[in-house]
Amino acid sequence: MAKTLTPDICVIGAGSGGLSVAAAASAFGVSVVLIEKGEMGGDCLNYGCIPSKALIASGKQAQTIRDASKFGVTAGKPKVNFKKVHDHVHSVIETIAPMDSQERFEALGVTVIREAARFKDKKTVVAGDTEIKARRFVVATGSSPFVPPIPGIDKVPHHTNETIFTRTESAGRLIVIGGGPIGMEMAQAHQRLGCDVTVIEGDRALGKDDPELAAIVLDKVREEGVTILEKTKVVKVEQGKSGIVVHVETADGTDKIEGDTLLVATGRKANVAGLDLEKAGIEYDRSIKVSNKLRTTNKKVYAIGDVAGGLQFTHVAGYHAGLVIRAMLFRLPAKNKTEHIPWSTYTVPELANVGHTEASARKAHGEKIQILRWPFAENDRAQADKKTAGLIKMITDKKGKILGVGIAGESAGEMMNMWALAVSKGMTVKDIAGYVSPYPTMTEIGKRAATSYYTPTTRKPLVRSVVNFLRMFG
Ligand SMILES: Cc1cc2nc3c(=O)[nH]c(=O)nc-3n(C[C@H](O)[C@H](O)[C@H](O)COP(=O)(O)OP(=O)(O)OC[C@H]3O[C@@H](n4cnc5c(N)ncnc54)[C@H](O)[C@@H]3O)c2cc1C
Ligand SMILES: NC(=O)c1ccc[n+]([C@@H]2O[C@H](COP(=O)([O-])OP(=O)(O)OC[C@H]3O[C@@H](n4cnc5c(N)ncnc54)[C@H](O)[C@@H]3O)[C@@H](O)[C@H]2O)c1
Repeated sequence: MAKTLTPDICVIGAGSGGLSVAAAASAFGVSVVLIEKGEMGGDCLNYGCIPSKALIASGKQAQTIRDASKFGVTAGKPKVNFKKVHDHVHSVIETIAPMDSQERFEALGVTVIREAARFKDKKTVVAGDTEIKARRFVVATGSSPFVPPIPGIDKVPHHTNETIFTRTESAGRLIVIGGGPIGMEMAQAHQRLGCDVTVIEGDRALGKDDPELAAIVLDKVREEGVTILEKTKVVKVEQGKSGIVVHVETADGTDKIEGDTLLVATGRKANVAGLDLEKAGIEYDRSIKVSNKLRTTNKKVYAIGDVAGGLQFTHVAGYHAGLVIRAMLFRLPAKNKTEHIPWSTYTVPELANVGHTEASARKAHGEKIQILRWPFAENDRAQADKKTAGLIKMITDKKGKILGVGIAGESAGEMMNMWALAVSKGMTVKDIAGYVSPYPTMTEIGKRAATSYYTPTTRKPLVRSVVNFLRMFG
């Protein structure tokens, strides 16, 4: 006999977006049902951000040992124990997991149901033997790896982000198909951990970022030994006698790449299957169609995070959660914007961006923009730490309003916090030039870029004659 629950809010998916909605709504004393069919914490905790960053951290340790002699310290060749790397990655997940756990959410007053959810009609969701009729529903079901229909792929063992972190042995000769953030982060981390990595990218690696900045990262990753093949089409995959063989096609002809392990990182597909969205009148194509208020075509239902398409990041899912909470609980206007959303890819050096890139600014503002650059090599701290491969690129309008900032370089993701604030608050180069930055820090690089806006002013004859005139007064 099906039981019926009538909470104020029903959230489908206990990942980055769904958990944020459930936690915030319950904090305001609102009744919430949260439905999760897999692991609490979703992709980010279990198969995404957290394990990838933990693996990257292991890679960094190995690279620090390799680079130590440049600093007068000799440490020998790093020895990597993959089982222990695996254990480190999973201990990080386990340490964070209680924050996302069923127990924590139940303690917050949320009713958690561990089943697959589907819509029965426009007002009802079914999960196991429970029917949920809520005032509002939030679909936060995330996305899954998209594996393209490459001939032979179904007959060859391959990893995606859902399985790569289960490995307890070296991937050996690792072939990565796809040179986006997942592909490049994983390629470099594995190379640093002693694997021999080849990335096959159909178009341009790190293609969503400014090419001038992406090139700095790609050069560094190549320098560490990763082979990156761009504009290369995968034609076929097969199991050869001594490994997996990937047949490729480039402008110069065909080639074969042999490896021991294959990772497919060719983008994502929204998790809409099995939700019976049609029964609820919710339209979707590659993702759920949402208005700029994140409302679906069913007014009772919102969609947030990866399943709503657009930028696919944990902080975006969290931002979406805040917007729908405003709308559902306070009926306040909540418009989904993207101009102020930063992102960072955690290769070394990192690659981060907020607001316009040069290309998008030219499209939107034509020639009425200014590009300010400052290289990491001209920063004292970057020299001391030997982290000189990097560049900040700031895009302003003619009056100095900051339209966007891109950084390739050490800790670009951390630095991006300040620029995300600057862009979201509509700051100008004057605001940045006017604050005092502690010396020696790499963040000073941004201040130098902003100050360079005034360089042409220092050369103006009128300004120089005013300075000369004022000198006469002692
Ligand atoms: C390898 C990798 C690295 C990443 N690194 C970063 C990073 O460094 N920084 C960053 O910001 N982002 C990163 N991301 C992206 C980030 O993980 C996602 O953008 C984020 O998890 C999206 O949150 P979400 O709530 O939309 O979906 P998810 O976190 O995936 O949660 C969706 C949940 O819904 C559940 N679900 C699905 N269907 C149903 C159903 N029918 N019934 C019940 N439950 C259901 C799923 O099981 C899942 O738990 C990374 C992603 C990957 C794959
Ligand atoms: N640091 C971070 O914030 C971070 C890290 C990893 C992932 N993510 C999120 O996860 C999303 C998914 O990452 P992703 O790297 O899988 O996707 P992506 O779409 O960003 O990149 C996929 C790449 O694969 C290439 N590709 C597609 N089909 C191919 C084929 N048949 N052969 C060769 N190349 C092919 C594409 O040209 C593209 O460059 C990202 O867009 C991002 O939002 C974020």
